[in-house]
Amino acid sequence: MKKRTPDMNRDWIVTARTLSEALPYLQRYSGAVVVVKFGGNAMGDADAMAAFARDIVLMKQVGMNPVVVHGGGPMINEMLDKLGIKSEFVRGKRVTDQRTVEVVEMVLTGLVNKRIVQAIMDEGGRAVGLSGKDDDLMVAEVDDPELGFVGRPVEMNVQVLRDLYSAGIIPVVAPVATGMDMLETFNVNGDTAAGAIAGALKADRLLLLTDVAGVKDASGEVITQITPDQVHAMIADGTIAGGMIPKTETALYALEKGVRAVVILDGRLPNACLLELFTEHGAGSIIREPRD
Ligand SMILES: Nc1ncnc2c1ncn2[C@@H]1O[C@H](COP(=O)(O)OP(=O)(O)O)[C@@H](O)[C@H]1O
Ligand SMILES: CC(=O)N[C@@H](CCC(=O)OP(=O)(O)O)C(=O)O
Repeated sequence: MKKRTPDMNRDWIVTARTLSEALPYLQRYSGAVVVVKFGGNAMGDADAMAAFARDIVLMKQVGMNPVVVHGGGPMINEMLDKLGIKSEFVRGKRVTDQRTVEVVEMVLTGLVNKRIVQAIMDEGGRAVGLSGKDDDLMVAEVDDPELGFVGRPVEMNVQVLRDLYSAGIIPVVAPVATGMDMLETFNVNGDTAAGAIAGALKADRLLLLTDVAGVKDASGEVITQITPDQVHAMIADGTIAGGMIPKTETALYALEKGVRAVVILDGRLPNACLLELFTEHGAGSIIREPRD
């Protein structure tokens, strides 16, 4: 029930203006395919999950086609700890043996994926969870033998995602892939999976939600606009390190595949996706080719 009071409260005037100012963005993104990578560190508590889900449902409601690809590194760590399995990362990717890949698949597809699907449904959206193994969505090869069962996507079959979003359903993808022989299971970094999916869909936007405000320079300041050449230089000189390496490498890959722009932004910020897509301000770091 709406509250109707004779005196107009200024907050509502601001809300109405914000909606009105969103019109050009709503028009620009109508029908747009937006791949959103939701990192484990960005998931935070139940409130953060609900806020994320609400943004995604709103995007769908206004005519966009969001595709969610998630991570879950901290949740995998917790389960590996409980099972007494040691784990380490090399250049931002988890060294994955046979036991570890089983835990990774269980946590990502069984726990994290279903939590996100539920959160979207709780906000009134329709969501279906799947992994890269479903309908051969993502077929991978060994990325680097030193990392074990870590996959590099080599073949993407994204028709299932088009079928889902065309039917009004939000796909939620866990970054687990099948091998070329259809026997092996590969652990794929969530950012890498999101980039491969965005590239294969030629998405209009790839949003990588993480736990920092964006890509930072050597003095710790967030750079709001970056070109691929700058990213290469920052990886080479070590300014971009750890988990930011697969993230920025993913951005470069997605741009090469025809994604128009990639944004790395703070998923803990309330309404991070809406801020980026529907306001003049934007959020985080946008990576794209320089404009003339
Ligand atoms: N230049 C940089 N700018 C921002 N973050 C960086 C940079 N270099 C390294 N990082 C690290 O990368 C992390 C993000 O990667 P990661 O922890 O894998 O995120 P997620 O779990 O969201 O995928 C940041 O928390 C930060 O510690
Ligand atoms: C190969 C590799 O590193 N896979 C990741 C998959 C999950 C992930 O990417 O989670 P975040 O997005 O939360 O970091 C892992 O095992 O942690």
